[in-house]
Amino acid sequence: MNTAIIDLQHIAKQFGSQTVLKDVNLTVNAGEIVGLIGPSGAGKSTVIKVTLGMEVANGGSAKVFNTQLPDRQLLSKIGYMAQTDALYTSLSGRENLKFYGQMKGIDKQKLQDEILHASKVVDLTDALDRRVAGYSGGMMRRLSLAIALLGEPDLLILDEPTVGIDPALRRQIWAELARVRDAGRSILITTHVMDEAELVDRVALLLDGKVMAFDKPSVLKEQYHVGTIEDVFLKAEGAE
Ligand SMILES: Nc1ncnc2c1ncn2[C@@H]1O[C@H](COP(=O)(O)OP(=O)(O)OP(=O)(O)O)[C@@H](O)[C@H]1O
Repeated sequence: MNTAIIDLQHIAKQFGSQTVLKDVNLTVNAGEIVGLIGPSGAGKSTVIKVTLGMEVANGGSAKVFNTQLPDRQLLSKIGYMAQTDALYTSLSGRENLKFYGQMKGIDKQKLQDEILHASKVVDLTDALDRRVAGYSGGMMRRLSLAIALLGEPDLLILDEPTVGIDPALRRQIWAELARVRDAGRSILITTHVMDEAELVDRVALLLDGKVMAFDKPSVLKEQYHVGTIEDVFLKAEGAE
């Protein structure tokens, strides 16, 4: 039996008079990478915020680690990377990593090892002692991702983690995500890069406030009689 680490059932969310999510069903199992794709404004970040308990749904049930949301204690078990970076720009990259690592309660020696590992994954080792104020946008994204990886959380929630990141490094980051998955941990990731949607275990297509399709990339391509997830996306969007 699969263990649902994230379990969203019939989630509805309105902002004032605007209905963003109508009926969202989404699960992420242990040892699985789930990709969430959809047009800009479809509500992907809103799904993520509901999953983190940062937004409260107007209807339906949202559970993470079998606990009904919102639940503040759950946040410490989740590595979250938001679309906007929450970094201390007057500090160095290393100081940011130290600060967030300590907040996560990682012990000193382990934290040093983890900082080395995470900064290697995102290729920031040489820039670690520079002030973040002098980083490029892509470097800031990479630092945010390194922070999310700290503490080996059982669940990673990544909102567009590879925006502004070069293809070679993107590949390296995906190799790390695959390692995390193979260690039995779970990942929910949003992306605009359709090539990346080919790399996940299951992909959920968010359209018109609902998850319109949710399956392995290979199964979706077969269902829609197309060769790429990008074409699945275009066909589903066109049919709406
Ligand atoms: N706190 C909020 N208050 C009011 N409206 C909001 C709020 N958060 C999101 N929205 C609206 O909800 C809709 C969905 O936004 P969301 O950021 O979830 O979409 P998205 O799919 O992540 O978009 P993108 O791909 O462009 O990042 C948008 O119309 C947005 O303006």
